[in-house]
Amino acid sequence: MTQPIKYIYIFGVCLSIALLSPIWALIDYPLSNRPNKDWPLSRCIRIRAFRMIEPVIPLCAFDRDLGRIPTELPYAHLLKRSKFTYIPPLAEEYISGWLRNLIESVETLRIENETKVGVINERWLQDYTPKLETCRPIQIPCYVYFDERVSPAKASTLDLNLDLEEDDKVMLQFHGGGYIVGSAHENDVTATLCKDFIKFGSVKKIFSVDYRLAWYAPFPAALIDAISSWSYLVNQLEIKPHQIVFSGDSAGANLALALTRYLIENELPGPSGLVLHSPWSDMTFSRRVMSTSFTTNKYKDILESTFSPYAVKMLTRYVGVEMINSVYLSPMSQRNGKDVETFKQFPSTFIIAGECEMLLDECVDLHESMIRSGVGCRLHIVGRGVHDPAMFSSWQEPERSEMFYTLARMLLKQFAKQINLNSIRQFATQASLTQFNPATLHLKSGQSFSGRGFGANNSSFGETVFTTSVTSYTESMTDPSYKGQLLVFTTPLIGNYGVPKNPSGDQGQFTPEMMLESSGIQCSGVVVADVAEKFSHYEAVESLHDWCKRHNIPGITGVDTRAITTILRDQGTTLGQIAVGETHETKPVEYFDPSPINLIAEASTKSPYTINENGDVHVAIMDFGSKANIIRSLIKRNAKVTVLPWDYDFHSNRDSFDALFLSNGPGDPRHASVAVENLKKTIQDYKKPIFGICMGHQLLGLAAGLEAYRMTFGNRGHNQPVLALGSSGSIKQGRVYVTSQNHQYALKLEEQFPSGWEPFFINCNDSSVEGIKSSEDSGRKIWGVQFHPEAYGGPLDTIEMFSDFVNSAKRMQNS
Ligand SMILES: NC(=O)CC[C@H](N)C(=O)O
Repeated sequence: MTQPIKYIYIFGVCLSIALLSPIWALIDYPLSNRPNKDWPLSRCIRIRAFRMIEPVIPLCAFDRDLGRIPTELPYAHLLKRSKFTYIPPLAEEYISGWLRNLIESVETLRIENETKVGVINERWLQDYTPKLETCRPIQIPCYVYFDERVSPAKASTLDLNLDLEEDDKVMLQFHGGGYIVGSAHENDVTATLCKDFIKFGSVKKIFSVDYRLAWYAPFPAALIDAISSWSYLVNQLEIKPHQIVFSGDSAGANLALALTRYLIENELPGPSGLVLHSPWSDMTFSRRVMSTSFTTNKYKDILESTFSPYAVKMLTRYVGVEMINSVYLSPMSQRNGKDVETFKQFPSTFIIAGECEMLLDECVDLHESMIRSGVGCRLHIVGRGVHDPAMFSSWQEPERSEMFYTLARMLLKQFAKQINLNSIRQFATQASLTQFNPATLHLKSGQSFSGRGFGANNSSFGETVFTTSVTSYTESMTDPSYKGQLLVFTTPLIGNYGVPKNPSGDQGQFTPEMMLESSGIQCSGVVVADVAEKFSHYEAVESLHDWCKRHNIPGITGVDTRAITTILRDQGTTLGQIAVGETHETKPVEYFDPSPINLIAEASTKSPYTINENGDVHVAIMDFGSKANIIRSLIKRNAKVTVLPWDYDFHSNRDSFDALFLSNGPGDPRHASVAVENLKKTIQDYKKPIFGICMGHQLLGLAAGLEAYRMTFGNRGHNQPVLALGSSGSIKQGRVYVTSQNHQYALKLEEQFPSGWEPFFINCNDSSVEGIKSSEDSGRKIWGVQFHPEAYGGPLDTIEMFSDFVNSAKRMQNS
């Protein structure tokens, strides 16, 4: 097609859209005529117009002259949100044997074809005689997107001034466009993804690269450019691989998958995550049959059905059918069968797909295949969304922003723990329950429940208690307050996300690397309706079964936890035994009772130790069996924390500290009379802040002159509502906060509180005391709460109480 005809053609299409729009508006006006009844009329028209304009896009694309020298910035005057740089050609050492052979054979074919009229000239691209058809490594343009608020980009410079800190993350993005259209330049429609996502703040910079499109050079040119980009980030900019996430939309996602595969196959350090927006993963179109999303979403999607086949033809014009079928271009081709290891060793992956797109089934299958390969993979379907929902803008709201938000949150979470997935997978295992022995849960009240044992193959006694928490079995089981208890989960299934690595310091002490609530399992046993045989989570290193076995803790599965809970609610917490082995059906004659034991002394640290030496204020923690997240919550607010044994004489040493914290802990608070006596002296005249949680709150109450009692079945779960009876710091009187709890004892609600004290919170379900505080006129700053503001697991409604405490200590320090 010659130039004038091309422009007449483009003009004709635009004119038709203008003329057709009112007609489309009439057709789509009745809801019943719209491709999707949820769509507003404007969206219907937009999508019709886009489908019509799609074949024209290749004719309008930027003419990207890849031969420019680095000092000339293409379209630099248009750049407002990004900086421009060149990525140097890939070093030979990174080109593996098969890739080198492929490049060679493509080169030979290209030269042979040069004189003939190739496929490239078949359609409207005739006048785009490729200037650079080679697949060999070349220099390519790259645009670096910044968050404007942080660093206004100055396009006129090549100095990137990355300003990256150790923990900052970057994204390497490959734009969409079927390998035949699109550009990384910020004025291109595909660049909306970079411009909008960077605002969510989970990555510091996005590098979007102008890999060679198929009309410049066919496959594997794009893959070579992708490897060059990776090498540029890792070798030239010295960004650590774990700081990098690969991302791509549509064909760009195909490229991101191919690049990741290449790095894995060649044992090169890959990224810490993959983000795939509507990934194109099957160039054989093996799902293009009746009753798949290809047909059901045909008129809802923006993809026009001749676009992709044409793109495949262009991309593979020299490499042939074999390459189209390969796992590099078509990992999800149904012709390749269902290989369980297609994505072995791939990093955590986040897939985004539009509900109304033709590639929906392909994306769903990709997600499934990744899970089968053991990849931590998540699929997010954008409601009412079309293909590549991230690419288009406002008319896809609010679903599009929700998707970006979820994605940013997920990336932040993943980045929080920099883990080497490969090293973790090496010792990841799966529980195999078939070998498990019969086991029985006996209750002292006479009832028995038979099921199968898992974990340690030995029997265990304890107080049988139930928790209503739905998630966080790992955190609950490592909470020292569960010492001496058989923990019944009312949620039907646990174990499904395995158990993470959990490093701890000497003698199991807290270290900032600790993932769970203490160094090991604290409860005496677990009771569950159904323990998961397989687990899947990017941080998991072992199954619940293996973990319990390693810690010598038995579990029982396959019992009716609803019935057990009903019994415990009726008659109260009851002594029990998980019995395994030959005599598991024989009821014990005597039940071991942990309640007379001072479990606090067992759970507490044996000697003082300090964390975060350079913190702003020095907080002493009386350790009655502290959850790790209490210490984390204080360190996060930059407190220096000294953990002290439960019977430490704080009163005599109080001047060394800026504040006193009283931790949670197991068992009956009345065993800790030494601590109560010490506290009585301190609360007399101590003007600095004191904060107690759960056991800490109970001991404060006892020291203040209140009484403690044993509840029928206690409160254990992550959904306990408490009403604030007074205001203090972040807590506002009259508000209800949902809290995490784990306790059997409580303070008695007195008509008259001892002088200088007042109730702070009350439980909305059972009216038990949930908090006390020193009265305003007492001149002291003392708070105690029965619930766990630090959560883990549980809601963070009251987490700011830690800021109140630390800030108050800072103020006292300065006054
Ligand atoms: N979480 C805790 O600190 C529990 C306190 C005490 N052991 C109780 O059961 O009430």
